[in-house]
Amino acid sequence: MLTIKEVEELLGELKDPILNVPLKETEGIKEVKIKEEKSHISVKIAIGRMGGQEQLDLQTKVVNILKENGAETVGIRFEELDDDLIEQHRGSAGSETENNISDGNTEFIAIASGKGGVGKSTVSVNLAVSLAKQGKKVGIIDADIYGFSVPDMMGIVEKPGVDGEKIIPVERYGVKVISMAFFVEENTPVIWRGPMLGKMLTSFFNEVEWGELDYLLLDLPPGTGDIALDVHQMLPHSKEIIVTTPHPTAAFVAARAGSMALHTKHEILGVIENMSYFESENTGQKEYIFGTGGGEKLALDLEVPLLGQLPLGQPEWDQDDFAPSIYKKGKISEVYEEIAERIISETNEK
Ligand SMILES: Nc1ncnc2c1ncn2[C@@H]1O[C@H](COP(=O)(O)OP(=O)(O)OP(=O)(O)O)[C@@H](O)[C@H]1O
Repeated sequence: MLTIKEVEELLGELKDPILNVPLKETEGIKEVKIKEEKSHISVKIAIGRMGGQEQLDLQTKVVNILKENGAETVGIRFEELDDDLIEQHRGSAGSETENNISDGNTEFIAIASGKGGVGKSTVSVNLAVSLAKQGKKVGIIDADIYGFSVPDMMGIVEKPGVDGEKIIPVERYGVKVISMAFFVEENTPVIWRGPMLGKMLTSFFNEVEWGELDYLLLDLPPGTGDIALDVHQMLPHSKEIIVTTPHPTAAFVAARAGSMALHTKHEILGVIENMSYFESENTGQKEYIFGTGGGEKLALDLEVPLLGQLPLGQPEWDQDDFAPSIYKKGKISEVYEEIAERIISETNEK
């Protein structure tokens, strides 16, 4: 029969399914009890997050290992690791992911919103293009797994290439793009859940040949529901930008996205207010169609800067270079460039 130390050693090699770090490093094996006469071993294991297929898979592995080594019956209890341990090891799992992306200097920036339709995807793609215009190496992951729109917004019609085991992202306006849209047939709805979602995101990080990147932007699912929370938790350590419209109620809802970012230990870089006003081309007069003050209030509440206010307006694109949501000239593209400059200086300072 195994000793307590042997059980700890055997199980210590298994990886925490959320943090991807061996249990011996996360101090995840909390307790081992052995009843010699009944060949029974019971263990208490702490992992990054409870529930889901990942926990069931780990449970099966633990039972199999212990039974292969002489236990007749096995008891397992799970609990969640302490926040500070999760934080500590999320960092190391994150750097493992980053290594697959570049030399480890990539800044991850997730773009979130409290609800749909506020322009989160529009802001993500335009910020990516503006950062690339400033000479940065930029990638974007359309992590809005169920409502992907990035390729369409950027006018991408081709699919990514494949090189051996690696996926080559599509490049447009100097930005490397990967999206769920590339992997589903003809805009069909995606009904993948929990574990599949995780596998998809992980492969977006690990199986894509990103090369060297300064910034990897992630267009998150809107809102603060389960899917958004799942994606937040699966992300490597990233900074976050919250997009809102100027109406105080929209900002109130967006504050929840801010709380979610903080809850998942993502530092908030700032707030972007979209659809802030309409400016008449004829008179130059500004009309605050959706109210005022939302972005400012949200930034104050979250104690972060208001990175910029984007007016209403459609991009002017030409038929030869179709990209329905990319602002290439005019007032809005200027605001995007200012925000990109600001992001570069904020992220360089830290
Ligand atoms: N500043 C703007 N002026 C005019 N239209 C805008 C502006 N920003 C975004 N839009 C339009 O608003 C609609 C919603 O934008 P977008 O899809 O980017 O929002 P979203 O927050 O990502 O939504 P969801 O997450 O629900 O997909 C789009 O039709 C987009 O073209």
